[in-house]
Amino acid sequence: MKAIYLTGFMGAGKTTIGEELAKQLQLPVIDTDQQIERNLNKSIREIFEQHGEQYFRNQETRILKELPTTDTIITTGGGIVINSENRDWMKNNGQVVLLNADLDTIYERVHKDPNRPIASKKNKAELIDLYQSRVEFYKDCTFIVETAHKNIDEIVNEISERLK
Ligand SMILES: Nc1ncnc2c1ncn2[C@@H]1O[C@H](COP(=O)(O)OP(=O)(O)OP(=O)(O)O)[C@@H](O)[C@H]1O
Ligand SMILES: O=C(O)C1=C[C@@H](O)[C@@H](O)[C@H](O)C1
Ligand SMILES: [Mg+2]
Repeated sequence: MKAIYLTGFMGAGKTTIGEELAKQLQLPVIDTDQQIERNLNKSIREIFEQHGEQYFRNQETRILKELPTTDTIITTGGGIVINSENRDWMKNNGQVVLLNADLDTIYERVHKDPNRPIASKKNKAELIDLYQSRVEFYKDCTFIVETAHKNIDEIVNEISERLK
């Protein structure tokens, strides 16, 4: 089976859902943010503070291309879709599942988390602007699953039913 890439805005639930989907499908799961943190032995917040966003984005693309492209679930960072090279890689190597949630839900899930440097510096209006600037890129996917007001099991079941 080709890789399953979970994409979506910060807080859509990619990491959380990916872990449960991996259990249900009995596949390994790799999270690009966690992989970058492990490689550099630094938190996302430290990477942004010490090296800046562009350095993080370069790492993100490098990691994406190093990861297996079969029989693996890959949960991505919320900004991975900004780069067309990343979008093309995911489309060419797997199924891209967009996790989507309304922005009130997203804001409640992420605004207090210091390890999302992009979200923690923004108020709700700014977060909405960022979402709008990316929304076209997120839509470039195999299918979309809503994650707001649903529990994890419901979401995981829906994804596994829709995977080809
Ligand atoms: N279906 C859900 N219902 C309620 N809370 C959820 C749900 N899915 C995720 N959460 C919570 O929302 C927060 C964000 O989830 P998660 O870290 O999985 O998002 P993410 O999409 O991986 O974000 P990022 O792009 O920043 O990595 C976590 O606190 C998680 O427990
Ligand atoms: O949406 C984003 O730009 C980000 C999302 C997170 O997953 C991390 O990759 C990082 O905090 C940046
Ligand atoms: Mg995540």
